[in-house]
Order: sequence, then C-alpha cells, then structure tokens
Amino acid sequence: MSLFPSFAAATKLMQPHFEQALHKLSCVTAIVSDGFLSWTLESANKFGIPRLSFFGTNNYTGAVGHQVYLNRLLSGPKSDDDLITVTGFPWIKITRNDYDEPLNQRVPSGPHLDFIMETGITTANSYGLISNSFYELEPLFVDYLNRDPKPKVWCVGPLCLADPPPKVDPGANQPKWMEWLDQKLAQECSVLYVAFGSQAEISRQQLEAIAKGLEESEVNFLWVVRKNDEETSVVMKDLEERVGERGMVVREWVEQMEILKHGSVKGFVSHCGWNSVLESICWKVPILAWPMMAEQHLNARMVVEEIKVGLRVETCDGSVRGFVKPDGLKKMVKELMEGENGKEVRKKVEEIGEGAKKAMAEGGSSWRTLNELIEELQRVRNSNGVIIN
Ligand SMILES: O=c1ccn([C@@H]2O[C@H](COP(=O)(O)OP(=O)(O)O[C@H]3O[C@H](CO)[C@@H](O)[C@H](O)[C@H]3O)[C@@H](O)[C@H]2O)c(=O)[nH]1
Repeated sequence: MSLFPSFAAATKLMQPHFEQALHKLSCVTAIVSDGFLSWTLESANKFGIPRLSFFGTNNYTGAVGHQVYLNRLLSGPKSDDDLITVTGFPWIKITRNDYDEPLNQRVPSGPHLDFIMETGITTANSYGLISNSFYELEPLFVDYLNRDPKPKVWCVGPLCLADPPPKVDPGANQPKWMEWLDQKLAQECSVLYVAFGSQAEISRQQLEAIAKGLEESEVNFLWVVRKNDEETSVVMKDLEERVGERGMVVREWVEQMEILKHGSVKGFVSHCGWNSVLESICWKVPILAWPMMAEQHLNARMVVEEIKVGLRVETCDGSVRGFVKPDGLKKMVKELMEGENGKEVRKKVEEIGEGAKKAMAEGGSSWRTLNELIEELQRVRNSNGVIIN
C-alpha cells in the first residue's frame, strides 16, 4: 500500500493514450471513470463529455467522511480509540482508529493526502457519481450526499446481481471446494465461509490465532487464504491435519459468489470490502465483520450498527484494530452460527437481500436510476452543451 500514491501518479502517463483513443471513438456520450483516476476529468472537459466518477464504496462512508472532514472530528480526541459523535448523524460513533493513515493524523499531510484531496476535488467537479449500492439500503446517506444538485449520486447496484453466472463446462471437474460444499449440504451441515479480500496483510501470529479459533469453534469452515508463502503453508497444513474433513483451506482464486450462493453457507467472516458485503447481502448470508484497512472499518460499523446484518469479532483490547485471540473469534463465530444475535442478523440480511433483488429487478430503484441516468445523458448530448462537468 505504500506504493499507492506513486502508482496512482504513474497512471497519469496514460492520459495522452486515453485521449488518442477517445479521439478515434465517435458518439461518446459519457465517461465512467474510476474515481481515483482524477486526470480523466481534464480529458472529459477537453472533449466536452460528462465524466461520471465510480468508487467501489458505499454512501454511508462518503457521508460520514464528509462530516468528519468538515468538522475536523479526528483532530480532537486524545486516544485513537475514544468514541467521537459524528455531527449530522449523532447516533453514529467512530474512532480515529476507524481511519487509515494519513486521515487518522491530527493534522494530515503528505503525498497520500494530496492524492485524496485531488480525488475529492475532481469528483466534486464531475457530472455525477455512480454508486454500487441501492437507495433503500442507505437512503439517509444518499439523500445527504444529494442535498447539493451536483455531483449527483446515482445508485445503480448491487452490481453483483447484474453479473452473468460463470460459464460452467459440463464436462469439467468441479473445483474441490465446490465438491466439499456439496458434501456438507448433503450431510445437512452449515458452513462458515472465511475470506479477507485481495489486499489485507495478516501477520503469522494472527493467522495462527484464526486457525485455533476456527478449530475450537467446532464449525465447518471454508477459508480462502491469499498468502502463499512457506510460513502460511505450515500453519494451514497443521490446521487441516487437526480438523480433517470439518474444514477446508483454499489457496487459489475461488468464485466467491458461487460460495455465498451455496445452500450450505450460513455465515461469512469478512474483512468488509464493499463487494463482499454486497455479495453477502444479495445471497442472504450474515457477516462476522473483521475489518482490516481502507474504509473497511466504516463498512463494518455500517454492517453491524446501521443495517444490522452482521456481528463483529472481539478484539483483545476493545480497539477496532486490536489483535483477535482464538477465543474472541470462537465466541463470535458461535454467536453468529447458533446464538440469538445470530438469528437476528440472519433475519435482517434476508429482508435486506430481498430488497437488493427488488432494486435491481425491472422497475426497481436501481433499474429506474440507471434508465434516468441514460435518458439524462442523452438529453445532455442532444442539447449540444459544451462542457458539462
Ligand atoms: O478468491 C477470491 C477472492 C475475491 N473474489 C472477489 O473479489 C472481490 C473482492 O472485493 P472486496 O470484497 O471489495 O475486497 P477487496 O478487493 O479487498 O476490496 C478493496 O476494494 C473495495 C471496493 O472498493 C473496498 O471496499 C475495500 O476496502 C478494498 O480493500 C469480491 O467481488 C469477491 O467476490 C473472488 O471472487 N475470489
């Protein structure tokens, strides 16, 4: 992650090539750009094309972040774990530890902050923002961001419901994890799915604690591990030997949605990357939140405290960044899979998952929003406006 600002700056070298490509295309009505590629606004303006910024995150994070920035909420508290009331949304409490560097500093500065500011400014100057979310999930926060007419937020998700199912070759062998899941379903066993996304770095000590926690929780589990070094292999091999058929560790890329869709999967220990949260909601699997970095801590607050589709792992010192001991995992895994709180969040995720499907179906809020956006962009094009951003 330390390379992030340099990497983002390097993408600017693509601008002339991007503009050459734009030049060759006719009838470009709009540009949908990753929000982090700020330079696409300049290209869009040169060509008189509206730019829509896309971030793979939710509106809760955007709205809370806006209040935190406006009111400089992170400059006050003494401790990184002091609860801070969010102005404008007083039922929401955050801590400085919910933010990564440089935003968690009292007076943030440096190239990473410059990059964040540039991203914010170009988004504010864009035609709109495309959001991978649906209105009914977070109406308060979408309305908050849309209190200014521009840039308007267009919620057109969850996009995972628009994905075509993966092509299955009937002659091909099923992946091992799918066979294992089918076997668990046939035995009427529930499975806990464990995955921490594509970016998190987990220490060996923490990996060992997760392994022990899963072993002691006595649930069936499928754990997707990204790290493939020797140290990790030793921990995983040892775990597999100890749990036998009860657990499966996968080291390669899996079709996460196929796992969440599977009838045996009844819980998801997740880092709360926004795609994982949405996929879990869409397939009605309650979450055990274990945020690691980026905006995941705020996503976890949203999941647990706002929309209530999940519980949270227990850290040993109460800090959101604290170490999770085997007991802190085991206790919450049991609660999610068998406890009263688990039942509550399961009920809630079923209700919200239904809402997600309705939003994406013909006539639903995301379907209507996408149509409105297309119609509006066509009107803009037909009116021959020069620079629309
Ligand atoms: O073996 C795997 C691993 C991942 N996935 C998919 O990959 C995506 C992972 O996305 P996400 O859950 O959002 O995790 P990250 O890739 O870690 O997410 C980054 O991007 C997100 C969206 O912007 C942010 O919310 C996170 O904080 C940031 O870490 C999901 O669609 C998964 O289904 C698979 O299909 N198979």
